[in-house]
Amino acid sequence: MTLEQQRPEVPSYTQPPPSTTDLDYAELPIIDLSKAITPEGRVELAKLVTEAMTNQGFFYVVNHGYPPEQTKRIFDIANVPFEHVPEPEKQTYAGTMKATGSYQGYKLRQYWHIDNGVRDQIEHYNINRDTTKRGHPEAVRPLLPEIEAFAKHNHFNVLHPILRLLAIGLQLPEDTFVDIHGYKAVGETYVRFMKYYPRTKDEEDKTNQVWLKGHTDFGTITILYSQPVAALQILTPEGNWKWIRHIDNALVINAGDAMEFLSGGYYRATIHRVVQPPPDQQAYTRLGAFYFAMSDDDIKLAPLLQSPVLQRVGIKRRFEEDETPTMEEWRKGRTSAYGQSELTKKGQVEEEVINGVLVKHYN
Ligand SMILES: O=C(O)CCC(=O)C(=O)O
Ligand SMILES: [Fe+2]
Repeated sequence: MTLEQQRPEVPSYTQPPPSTTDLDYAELPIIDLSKAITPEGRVELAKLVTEAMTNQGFFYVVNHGYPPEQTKRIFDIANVPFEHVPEPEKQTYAGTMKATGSYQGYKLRQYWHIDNGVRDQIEHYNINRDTTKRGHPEAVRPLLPEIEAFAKHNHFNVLHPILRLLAIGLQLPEDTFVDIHGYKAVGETYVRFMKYYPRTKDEEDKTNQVWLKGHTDFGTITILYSQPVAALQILTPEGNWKWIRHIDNALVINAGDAMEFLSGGYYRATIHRVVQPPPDQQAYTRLGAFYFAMSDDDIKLAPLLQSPVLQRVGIKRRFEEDETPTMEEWRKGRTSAYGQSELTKKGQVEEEVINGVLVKHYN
């Protein structure tokens, strides 16, 4: 039987209508990933991706091989862990981020401190690409083959092609990054479904409408399935927050810390945050689907000095040579500390030190 024929029934999730508010949107390039199949296409796209990653640090991908019906189906599936699993069962499958430094299972609401005593109203359900690593709620179990197919699509049809473009941009052999992002290798690359719930006026006031503080992602590449509720903003190199516009069936791509470290600061881990949506969307919950990619756990996050581009433009080192963390050390430090540790306030920025590196949280 094909996957199509065995598809279990899942309640349909209806996306809220797009906002008609006039927002200050970021102008981001759109990469037609179908062009990446030819060497000439890759050279053309590598230029665009390099330009995006050295400037705003975000871009869109279209024609990634997932038709709109399948995107619709993945959002139906993404909604299940939040709306179709009873609360007590959610507790049973809560993750142990602080103890293990690993995102697997639920991050339940109110786990993070945002500001002035207000805690978050965000739920995640995180699933390792090896879906057998952990047990799953009953309603999720029949969906695991499709979730695994989703992970594979992201890994081989989106992540690897993008990693090839980023290697070309550094004049490195095309598979330099692909070789350290094995699907079967030991590492934490995972699928995340995420739901944001509207908050009280008091919570909005006390946090300046910030739902998820400004941060960089800690992995190499983040793949976000575009959805219509406007709330995601990026910090531009000029220091302004700009909104991310929804494009049907597009992906929003950005680099995280690990890519910034490997590329000696050439590819930027752009700061982004999530804020209260505009008035016409404030009554809705906001559902997200992501693939968070990391290099294999044993990779040292040191700049790829052999890159002729880096030799030319110079390298920004974040660590002394002997203190460079591996991917595993970095992700565990960032995961266990996030939203839990005491932060030092410095105006709009709060700081903490993880593995000897200053990590900033932006309001
Ligand atoms: O929900 C979003 O649009 C972004 C979420 C995000 O930045 C994250 O989970 O790291
Ligand atoms: Fe993020």
